[in-house]
Amino acid sequence: MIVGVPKEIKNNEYRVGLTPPSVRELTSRRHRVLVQKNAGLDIGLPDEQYVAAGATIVDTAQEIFGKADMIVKVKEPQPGECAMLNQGQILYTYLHLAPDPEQTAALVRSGAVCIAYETITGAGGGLPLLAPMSEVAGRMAIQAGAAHLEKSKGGMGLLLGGVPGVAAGHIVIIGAGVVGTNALQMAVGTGARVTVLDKNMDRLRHLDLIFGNRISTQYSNAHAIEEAVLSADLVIGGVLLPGAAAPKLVTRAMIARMKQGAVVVDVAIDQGGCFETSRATTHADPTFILDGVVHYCVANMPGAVARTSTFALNNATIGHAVALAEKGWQQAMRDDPHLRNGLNVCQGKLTYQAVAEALDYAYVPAESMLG
Ligand SMILES: NC(=O)C1=CN([C@@H]2O[C@H](COP(=O)(O)OP(=O)(O)OC[C@H]3O[C@@H](n4cnc5c(N)ncnc54)[C@H](O)[C@@H]3O)[C@@H](O)[C@H]2O)C=CC1
Ligand SMILES: CC(=O)C(=O)O
Ligand SMILES: [Mg+2]
Repeated sequence: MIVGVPKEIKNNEYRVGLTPPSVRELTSRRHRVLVQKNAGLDIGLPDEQYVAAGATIVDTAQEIFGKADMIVKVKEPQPGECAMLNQGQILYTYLHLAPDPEQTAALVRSGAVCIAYETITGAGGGLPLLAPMSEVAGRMAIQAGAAHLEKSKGGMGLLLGGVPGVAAGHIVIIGAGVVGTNALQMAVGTGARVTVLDKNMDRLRHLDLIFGNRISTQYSNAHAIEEAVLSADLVIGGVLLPGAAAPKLVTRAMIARMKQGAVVVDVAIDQGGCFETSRATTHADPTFILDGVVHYCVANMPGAVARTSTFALNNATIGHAVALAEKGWQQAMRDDPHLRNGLNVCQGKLTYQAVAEALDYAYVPAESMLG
């Protein structure tokens, strides 16, 4: 199979779909890998390392999309990339389709086989191709929040941990999954007071066992969210209903009643966001202020620490990439129901139920596409 790795083009996105060690996993099995010139240069992965791993360097994304059987990326394809996809070509990347009708329509039109990292499940449960980026984004969320509480960034001028004689701040984390747990680890380290909310009692029990009375856990409902958010200095949104649009748990009315200069970090923005007031921002212009509350809603947070993120992502993606190259997508998905759960759009059909429901497409089960 010919595998193609274009350079990422989303704002400030320096991650790359395959590292040189991942390329070697494919070339050593006699697959051809085309990597766009300078795809990894900015994170210390120059073309020479790719050539040493057996890749061929090509000048343009057009050439890669024109020749490859499978495109391996990081972020959802941008409109120009969607236009270059071909009938039957495999696209293996993050997609986040439920809040994105334009991208979904473009992928349907392309006739490509579009596999979303974020809905591939794991034998042990969870979402193993989302988890490493959620670890990164969860940890970054506290850093980003702390920085934006500074006056020069629009915040109220608060040091989260306080100092002797001055009270610490209050961090509220909504969603106690991978983002929430990693945010919690960092939040506890700041010395702030920390509250975490989830609907899943097992997650709250688990965190209570680890962090004891250093944190407060709260069952998530509208009342508890409102109470927590109104007393918060920093709120992290890390909820997920896999594949679906994020529920709007923090309403505009709640935001309007928050402290002036408080900060919200909506990590769930890639699924549409869990604050009613959120809209996606970029690393170049990461925040906006609404009702006196600083909103940080960057949809590709791990792109800022792209070297760490690229290696962490490749650890999780390369296994299925090899299976897809070795067996073709149909056989690989017949053999592995977890990979099959990643199939979102296939040759013009919507094959992921939550996306089909969110965007009003007819749902066609992935199984029926496997011949
Ligand atoms: N902005 C960015 O750069 C990045 C965004 N993300 C996004 O962060 C989000 C969270 O991802 P993970 O932590 O990996 O998901 P996860 O599945 O590990 O955790 C989600 C948690 O949300 C909880 N939840 C669902 N409904 C809830 C409700 N009504 N109230 C409170 N909690 C609720 C679930 O019980 C679960 O514990 C996803 O949308 C993911 O795509 C992840 C990485 C990077
Ligand atoms: C998961 C995701 O959206 C990211 O890593 O950018
Ligand atoms: Mg206000």
